[in-house]
Amino acid sequence: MDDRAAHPSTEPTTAPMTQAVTEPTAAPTTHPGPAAGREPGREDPAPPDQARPLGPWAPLAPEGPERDRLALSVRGLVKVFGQKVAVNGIGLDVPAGSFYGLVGPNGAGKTTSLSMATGLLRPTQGSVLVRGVDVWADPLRAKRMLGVLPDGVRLFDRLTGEQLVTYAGLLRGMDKATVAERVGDLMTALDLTADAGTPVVDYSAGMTKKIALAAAMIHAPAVLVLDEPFESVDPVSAANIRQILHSYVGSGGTVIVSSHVMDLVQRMCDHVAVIAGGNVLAAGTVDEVRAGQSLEDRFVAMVGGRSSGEGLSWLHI
Ligand SMILES: Nc1ncnc2c1ncn2[C@@H]1O[C@H](COP(=O)(O)OP(=O)(O)OP(=O)(O)O)[C@@H](O)[C@H]1O
Repeated sequence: MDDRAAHPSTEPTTAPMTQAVTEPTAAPTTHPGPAAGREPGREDPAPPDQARPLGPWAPLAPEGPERDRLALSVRGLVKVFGQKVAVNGIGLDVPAGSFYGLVGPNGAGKTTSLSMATGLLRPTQGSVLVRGVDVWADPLRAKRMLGVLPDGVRLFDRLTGEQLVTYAGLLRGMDKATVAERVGDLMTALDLTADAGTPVVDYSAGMTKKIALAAAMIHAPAVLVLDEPFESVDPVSAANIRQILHSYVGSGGTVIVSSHVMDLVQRMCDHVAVIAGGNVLAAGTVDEVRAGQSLEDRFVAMVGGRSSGEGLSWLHI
């Protein structure tokens, strides 16, 4: 958990957001936005019709089966840090049972959006429903359905890996026998059995990521929200995690995952949203968003910002 997550109450919640609210699709005032840094002559970045993002004020799906089909529904989500508009009124619907990727350049607002969507960071404005339950009006019910791997995980790292995951299960109100069984299964699946008794503070970055993932999954939540789960994780472990996540989705679970690795998102996810400058530029199935190109090419066309490296001649040896 990062600072923002740990101290949501310290964040300003009353910052003026007139512009973001009334002009939600405009680039935020203090952010370069998606139009900045585009390469001259590159193609029209407009997403195809099917991949056009939801407007922030699109109506929520009506209560009932339509809403039940959504794992996550976000409307008009805004976050302002001082003068900085980090998230500019986004709207997203994540179908239940989907493997949903969230991609965007550094500073796009992915972590901020995911933190607000999971009840870790109080939004300046907007609403979030997890399986129809309002995260900010009924956080306990909503959080029961969520498993979260936050960015920059801060864990009780004096505990051993085994103790940490056990603690996560007991905290969720699970009985000891079930927790013990699941902890064993998770340690095996994530190749952490040999280090089960090692304090987490002595884990490598990848091992820390995996133990945090185990803690997020122990209660078999309906929706898993994972911020950069593959960062620092070795290829074999990453393949194992992908397999675990795929079979979880196959059984009806929903995974929402942020990543910078376009190729991975294209192969792994069935839906994707592209975020830049705090706005959703495109959202839909992966095929809709990539529109016949590779996701990476489509992403670069939409987001821009490629640099030629000119000006670094001093680096040429
Ligand atoms: N606590 C904070 N105070 C001020 N600005 C913040 C804070 N947290 C995030 N920001 C700003 O909000 C914007 C969005 O940040 P965020 O971490 O959500 O981006 P991201 O898409 O997750 O980026 P990355 O891919 O680099 O992890 C950035 O410009 C960042 O500097």
